[in-house]
Amino acid sequence: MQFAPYLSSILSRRPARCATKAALGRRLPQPSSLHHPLPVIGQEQRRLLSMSTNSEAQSLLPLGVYIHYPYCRHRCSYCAFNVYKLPAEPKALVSTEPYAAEIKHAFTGPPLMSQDERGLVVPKYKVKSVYFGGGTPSLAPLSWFKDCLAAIRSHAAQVDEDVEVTVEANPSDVSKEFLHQLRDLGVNRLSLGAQSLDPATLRLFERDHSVETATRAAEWAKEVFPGRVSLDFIWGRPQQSVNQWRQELTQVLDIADDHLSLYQLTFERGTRLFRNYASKPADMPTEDTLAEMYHLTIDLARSRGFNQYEVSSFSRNGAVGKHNLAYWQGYDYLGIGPGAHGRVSYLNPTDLRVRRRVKTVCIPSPPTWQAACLRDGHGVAKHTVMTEAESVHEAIVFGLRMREMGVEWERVQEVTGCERDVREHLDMDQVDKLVAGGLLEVSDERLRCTDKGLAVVDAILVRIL
Ligand SMILES: C[S@@+](CC[C@H](N)C(=O)[O-])C[C@H]1O[C@@H](n2cnc3c(N)ncnc32)[C@H](O)[C@@H]1O
Ligand SMILES: C[S@@+](CC[C@H](N)C(=O)[O-])C[C@H]1O[C@@H](n2cnc3c(N)ncnc32)[C@H](O)[C@@H]1O
Ligand code: SF4
Repeated sequence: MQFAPYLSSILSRRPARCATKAALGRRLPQPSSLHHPLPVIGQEQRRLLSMSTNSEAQSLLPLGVYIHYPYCRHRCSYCAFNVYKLPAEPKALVSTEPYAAEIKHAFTGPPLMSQDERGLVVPKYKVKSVYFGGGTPSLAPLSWFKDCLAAIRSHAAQVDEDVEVTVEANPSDVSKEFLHQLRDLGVNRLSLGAQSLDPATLRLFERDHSVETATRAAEWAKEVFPGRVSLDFIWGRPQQSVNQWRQELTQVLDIADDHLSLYQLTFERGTRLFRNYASKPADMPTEDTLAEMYHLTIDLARSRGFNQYEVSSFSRNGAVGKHNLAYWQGYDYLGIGPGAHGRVSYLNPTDLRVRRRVKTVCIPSPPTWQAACLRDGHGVAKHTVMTEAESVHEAIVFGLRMREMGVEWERVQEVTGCERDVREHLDMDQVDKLVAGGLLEVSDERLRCTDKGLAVVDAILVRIL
């Protein structure tokens, strides 16, 4: 299948995959020079800001909290996440103490700042979402979820009354009793890693569950968290045909609740799948086959009421994942646990409108991270103050993944604290060309990809940043 053939030599046709991992791992190019006359925007926002007092500006910032559980029973053949084989005695290794210490430190500071930024303060936050991800958090003891949530409640300035609390679960850990126990602790959303409904693919992926186990787990999850269950699937595996994916996706849609994450397989270097197939290019789906699968995914999901709100994320009945959405909109999130990353803002106490965005990355090794938390109160290995250009670029990388919302100029201004018009950080000549080519849409409110553009979003970003 061909689309945008006149651009195909310039733009890679591979759709972007498993959301933030790809986006965060990349070094963003520096902004190109400004070629575009700037429309006058942001005046209303500036007027409001100049009227607002410090106490108004101090109102609570929205926040997501990501908590990483680093163990799995077995590493799946495709997975390159920061995970380790489950030790014989898991309970001994996942004590809540280091997690509670790191949560406390993140909320109450002091900020992890170099000499230049001393004097900045940690904002007051309202927690909008908590995400227990991994690894396989469904292997953790119930007390771990309970104590992490208690630590958030006791140290955050406020927890939203509609807070979304998600747990990632592996189908083989799911029982009705476990789901009820999670719900009783305040969990209200479940993300189930089903991955495939084809037995041979589950074997290829080295999953430890069958199709039946995944289907049953999805049924139980829908009973306990109606309308709040997300299922993860991966397409684009070796030797998969478009027809096979059509059949499988039809079954997926039959068992789905209201949220699906449909990821194109990323061949991660260092994984067994990569090693096994690196020398067999003939077994890999071609770019055209992948493009066809991508469009089939959108069309079939749409025919069953699902809206593609992000490259790999589909929802119906308003079941958008708040936590994921907050990353893409550029809001702050804490990264708690081994290898977790976060984005936080530090504020100037004499002018709370001024903020610096900071990247944090925790120590990946669980025992080293744990020892650091117990010693220093946190296991952050690296914290980097982002330049204005970096934070605007990142907000655009994330924002463009959202089909309808796209990059909202004012929101980017708000979350990055950018003092100039954010469009000054983009090559607007390139934007105009891509608009003319039917890949982007631009208005005074936003920049967004068309359907055609979303399929090549990574290549568009290289052109406009
Ligand atoms: C890190 S896993 C955690 C979920 C849970 N451990 C499980 O596997 O059921 C989160 C999701 O990332 C996706 N994922 C991981 N590696 C991937 C890859 N190489 N390509 C595409 N998706 C991937 C899978 O769909 C997986 O469910
Ligand atoms: C792989 S996605 C799966 C989303 C899932 N299908 C859902 O809708 O709930 C898991 C979420 O955890 C976040 N995440 C994964 N690893 C992370 C890490 N090391 N640090 C911070 N956030 C992480 C991702 O950005 C994303 O928001
Ligand atoms: S169970 Fe999930 S996190 Fe663990 S290796 Fe498999 S895909 Fe990765």
